[in-house]
Amino acid sequence: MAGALLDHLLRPNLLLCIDLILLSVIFCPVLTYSITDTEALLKLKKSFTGAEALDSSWVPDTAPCTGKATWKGLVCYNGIVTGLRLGGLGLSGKIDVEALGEIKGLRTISFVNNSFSGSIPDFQNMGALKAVYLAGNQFSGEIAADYFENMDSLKKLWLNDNKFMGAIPSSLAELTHLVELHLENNQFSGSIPDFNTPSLASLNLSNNKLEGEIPDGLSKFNASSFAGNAGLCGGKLGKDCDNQGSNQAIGSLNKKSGDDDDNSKKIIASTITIGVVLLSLVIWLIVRSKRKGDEDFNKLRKVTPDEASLEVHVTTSLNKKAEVTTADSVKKAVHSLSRSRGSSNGKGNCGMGELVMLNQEKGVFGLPDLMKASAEVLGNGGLGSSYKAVMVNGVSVVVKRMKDMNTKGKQEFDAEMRRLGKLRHWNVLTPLAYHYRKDDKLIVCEFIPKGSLLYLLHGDRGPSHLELNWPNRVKIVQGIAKGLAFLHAEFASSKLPHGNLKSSNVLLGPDYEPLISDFGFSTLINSANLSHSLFAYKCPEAVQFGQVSPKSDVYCLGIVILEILTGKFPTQYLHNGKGGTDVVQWVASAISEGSGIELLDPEIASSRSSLGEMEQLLHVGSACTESDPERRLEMTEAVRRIEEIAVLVLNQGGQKDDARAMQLLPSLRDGYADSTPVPATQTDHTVSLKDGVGAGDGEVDLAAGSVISGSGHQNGDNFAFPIS
Ligand SMILES: Nc1ncnc2c1ncn2[C@@H]1O[C@H](COP(=O)(O)OP(=O)(O)OP(=O)(O)O)[C@@H](O)[C@H]1O
Repeated sequence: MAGALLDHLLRPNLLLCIDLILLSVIFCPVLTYSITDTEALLKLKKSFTGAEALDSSWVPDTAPCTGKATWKGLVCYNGIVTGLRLGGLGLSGKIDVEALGEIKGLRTISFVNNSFSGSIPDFQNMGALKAVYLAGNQFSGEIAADYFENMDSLKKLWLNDNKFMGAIPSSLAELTHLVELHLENNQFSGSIPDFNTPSLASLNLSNNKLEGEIPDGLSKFNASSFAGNAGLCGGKLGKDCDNQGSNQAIGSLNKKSGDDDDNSKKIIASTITIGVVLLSLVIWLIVRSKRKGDEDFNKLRKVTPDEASLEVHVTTSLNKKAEVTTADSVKKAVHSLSRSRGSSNGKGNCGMGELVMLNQEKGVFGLPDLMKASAEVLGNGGLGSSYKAVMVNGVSVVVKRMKDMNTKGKQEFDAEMRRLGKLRHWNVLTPLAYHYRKDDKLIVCEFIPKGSLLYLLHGDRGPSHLELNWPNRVKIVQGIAKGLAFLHAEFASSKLPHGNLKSSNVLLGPDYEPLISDFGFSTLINSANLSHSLFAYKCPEAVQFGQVSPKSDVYCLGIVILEILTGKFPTQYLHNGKGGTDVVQWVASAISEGSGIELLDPEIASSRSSLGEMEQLLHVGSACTESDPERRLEMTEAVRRIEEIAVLVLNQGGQKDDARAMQLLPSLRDGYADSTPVPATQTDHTVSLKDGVGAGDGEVDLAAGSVISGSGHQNGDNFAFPIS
């Protein structure tokens, strides 16, 4: 009886319990997970500084993964947060790893291109992570040897472009599922651990301080994966480790004793310094004695960028026409040159020693006019040095002293220059004049006040940079492509119709209509210097097999497109490969991951409605930089796809300018070779907000590509040159 009563009393409770259990089984996963993820994400957001971009969608009491209302930067699968893509949002502060750990479905995290700093976050207990992207931040310090011990699932690790130092963690070499590893542009040192990861397909360890032999497990990777580590040998580097005696000795000393290593490094540093000083002295003596032979012209030679820049007055206002003094040595040299040739009538005499006018649209002038001009150094590129000269009549020109241009006699040179001088296209900067002498050639072009795309993208971020909005960037890409396609049509039989397309050779008219310059020189430059002087020789087929073709120009176009879209300085512009961003690999990888949008320059990515077109253009840039020229886009196809995007952007951006549309339509209808004669210039010399752009002096040698940061000058204004 008591048992039955008890049974009676308990049964409803039991049923209630069962009901509760069932209810919790049915509902709890939904409630618990979504609430937990919501809370965890909000907690995470709280740890960031500058997370305003998330405010509108990361809203408390809403579920993070709900179709169109999914929170910004989340990747969801079946209502579960599986990925965080918080790249390029200007975030800094802390990453609350505890909060991250509460998001149980999380497999991929990306914080690329933000401003996080400090040591690597403690992700090591998040064993389920498959991909970690921290590239392009300010993370620093060493990573513990056992950091990756519990991260067995890790397939992709991108830590590049940070400030990590110390040894590459040995536990990394034990990750059996690793497919992509990017550690480039850090300060990792010591030897590379013995990798035992057959799955590894993409590796970049370049530009660190690694030394010793490349382990067998990594010997399949090309030299570029290890470039910029002076102490490495073996593998495909072509540097025999047996000849690395001293380096290896230093390497082993390194391991044995930190103090000894420091001393060795100091000794080497001192030896190198003394060597460099002695070498400079010898070079200086040789150059000096060589110069004695020709007092007339060689005064021009004396004007090294450094020397001349000392003569330039520094002004601080960007909006005022900068004040320049005459670079006396330029003047004197031109003067003595014209006098010695006895042809100084100043009106375009075509005789030896004079300027030969190719194109009279900016008027006719001669060496005496240049002699009277005030001058300043603009920069020193792979082809030579450039000077800006403002003539008395107010016309500003750029005089380029070409180096290594001795392949042709005067007549052939003249024929080539006249071919270039005949070109007329909105997007092509036709040379105005040239001067020929056996060992020296000058090429004169119109000066374009707004300066180069290189400066606008990566320079002082002044008012013109702000105008680099999405429609203007599309306009620039479109103009470059049209100008390039025009050259391809005009010089259809040439191997390299342009040959040197890069952002410093894209000048911008007042309305951001681009003008491409420094083209058609491939047959004029000494063959031994081609690969050093022309950017087209940076394409993979030239680097590997010394082969170039019009497709090499397409590769250069692709680099410029990716540079414009990401706002990053391409590592390809640098000769030593140090610094910058390998935009080609970076973008290709992101596209394969479906995360290309994350790489967009945040300054344009905020135009949310245009993300689709931006992504399309990113694909075009990537297809142009395809390493196999056979699979790379044809010039015609590249232009067609760019034009399609440009039309969409024009319609979207409300720039329904009829004239502009007319400019687009014929090329869409008639194919890319738009050779309609147009005025050679769109530049008004009387409006000079921003004269001259230079990257020549200071540490920056962008064309020569040897240094990645430093200072240059802009019409006498010193500017810092941050490589973004
Ligand atoms: N016509 C021009 N108007 C305004 N700025 C110019 C002009 N030509 C060159 N510049 C700027 O002067 C600087 C030096 O140019 P220069 O052509 O000598 O070197 P580069 O473009 O860096 O390399 P390369 O020698 O390979 O062309 C660059 O910043 C360039 O953009």
